[in-house]
Amino acid sequence: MRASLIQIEVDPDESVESRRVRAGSLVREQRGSDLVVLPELWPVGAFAFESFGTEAEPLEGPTFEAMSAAALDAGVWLHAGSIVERDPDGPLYNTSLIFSPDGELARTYRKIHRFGFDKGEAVLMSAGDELVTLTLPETKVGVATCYDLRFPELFRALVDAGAQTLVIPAGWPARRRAHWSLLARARAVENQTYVLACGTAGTHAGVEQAGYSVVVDPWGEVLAEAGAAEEVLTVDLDMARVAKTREEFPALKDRVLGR
Ligand SMILES: O=C([O-])CC(=O)C(=O)O
Repeated sequence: MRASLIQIEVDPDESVESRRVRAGSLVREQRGSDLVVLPELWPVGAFAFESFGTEAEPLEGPTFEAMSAAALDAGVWLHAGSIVERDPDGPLYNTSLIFSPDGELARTYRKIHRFGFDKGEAVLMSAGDELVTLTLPETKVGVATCYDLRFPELFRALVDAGAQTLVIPAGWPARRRAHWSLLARARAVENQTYVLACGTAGTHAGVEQAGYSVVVDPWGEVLAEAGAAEEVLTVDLDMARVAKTREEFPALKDRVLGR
């Protein structure tokens, strides 16, 4: 399975509309990949809290339209990262959109763990409460978003639901890049899954983004890692490695708690 992670730059001097067009072109360039991933809140920026209200979109808004068309044109499964979704009843959610190669919406995922403690996303957004997996031709995917990465119980629940590949769009800040890289590998090792973790590049709202998107195999080896700037990572994944790793080193079978 070929996967491409688009570590797009979120530049506050670029309009959201221009970035949407650019993201669409970047997705179309990945024709030949099976799965393409964009990061968290790339239209507006994960730390641009003051724009969340003004840039919020209905689920089937402009980002949905642009990404559905791009998935169809490229003929790829597209995890289009997340948008600020305005629910018809009013609340905002950090909602991921996943499209099939025919441009149809296959899944949505509302971020469960909201970042910011007593400010930012934690107060502006509502929390999702649903685990999301998706069966692709080659693998079963479990999804999570950014701060979710710090909560191993979510990933264990996704693995119990059959996930073999964890896809994690993020807008992780550079200040905590060491945590990002460590946690992405930890999630792969402890769950014996592939991890595709796709962050943003650039600086917005005064927050430098980490970049360093990474693809980790089920043994915890880093297969590909981006730098800090905008970049597309393309990796070929041998999906048999998940079952093989779990057979050869069956630690998941030795769980005592939480089964
Ligand atoms: O922004 C987020 O969701 C995550 C984040 O900064 C962190 O966990 O350090």
